[in-house]
Amino acid sequence: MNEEFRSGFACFVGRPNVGKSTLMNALVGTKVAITSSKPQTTRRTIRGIVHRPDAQLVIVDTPGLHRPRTLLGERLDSLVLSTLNEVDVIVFCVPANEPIGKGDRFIANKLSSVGRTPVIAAVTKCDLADRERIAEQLLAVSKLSEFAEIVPVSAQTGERLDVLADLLVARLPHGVPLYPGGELTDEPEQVLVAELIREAALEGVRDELPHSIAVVVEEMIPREGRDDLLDVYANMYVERPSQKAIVIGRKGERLKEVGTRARKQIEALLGTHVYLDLRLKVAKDWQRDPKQLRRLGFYD
Ligand SMILES: Nc1nc2c(ncn2[C@@H]2O[C@H](COP(=O)(O)OP(=O)(O)OP(=O)(O)O)[C@@H](O)[C@H]2O)c(=O)[nH]1
Repeated sequence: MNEEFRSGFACFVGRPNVGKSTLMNALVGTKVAITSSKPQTTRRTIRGIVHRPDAQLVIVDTPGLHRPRTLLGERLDSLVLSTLNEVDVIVFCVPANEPIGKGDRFIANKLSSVGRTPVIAAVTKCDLADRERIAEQLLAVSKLSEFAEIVPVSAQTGERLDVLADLLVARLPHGVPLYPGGELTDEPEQVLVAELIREAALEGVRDELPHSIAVVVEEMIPREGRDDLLDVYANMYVERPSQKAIVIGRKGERLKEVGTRARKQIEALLGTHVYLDLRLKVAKDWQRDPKQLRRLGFYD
């Protein structure tokens, strides 16, 4: 693993029309990776992924966050708040060309109660304002709340998007790419979830089982009658019984830890409670068996 690599999640907030979508898309750039994920199964959609040699930034959408009525209502939905708590960094967007209003103030206040997640303020649409106006806006934003950084950008011209990306990446934890393959497939969530489980299983035993663990998520379905719980059924494969023993650990404790760790990560990714049904199986020498490789999702 590259020790310097960072990966994690960002969420963009701001009142309607401030340029959030345009900014997210511009950051994701040509590798736009809007998922075809099924909204009924998850609370959170992946908006796009910023791929860099040193980092992978997953931009997530939070349902409800973009609905002005929810956001500007009496209170922020607790789900939205908990989601904001789970991401690694929040981007608060304010346009350069409009005075700061009640809506901006409301959101800034809410964000200051979010807790530990750092908030970076982006002054958007800077191509629509002159230098003096931008300077005034930066000052006004700095008085709104305590932000980790404030950066003027233009999604239109691309100005300082690299600076914003660097600032966001700097707030991500060290880790492997959350989405290893680059582009998203038609089942991005399943693949991503499998990768999170694999990572959790490898932790601590990477040297012993470097490439011997494969994970396939068979099914992700919402629990009947509950809209806040997702059942995830996954199989984890090792190549030999001796490896199975390593993964299980003493009295099954390792496997239990792996399940807990993976579940937390999946919950953070999907924004919903998760019940993880994880089965450990031996697929004899799967790395050398083309049929098994295909079954495990490795295509030629
Ligand atoms: N000139 C200029 N226009 C921009 C820029 N970014 C966004 N816009 C325009 O501003 C309008 C709103 O942009 P969106 O990205 O849809 O804003 P949003 O915050 O996602 O809006 P909601 O989805 O309503 O929350 C669109 O007409 C964009 O074309 C920019 O950097 N420069």
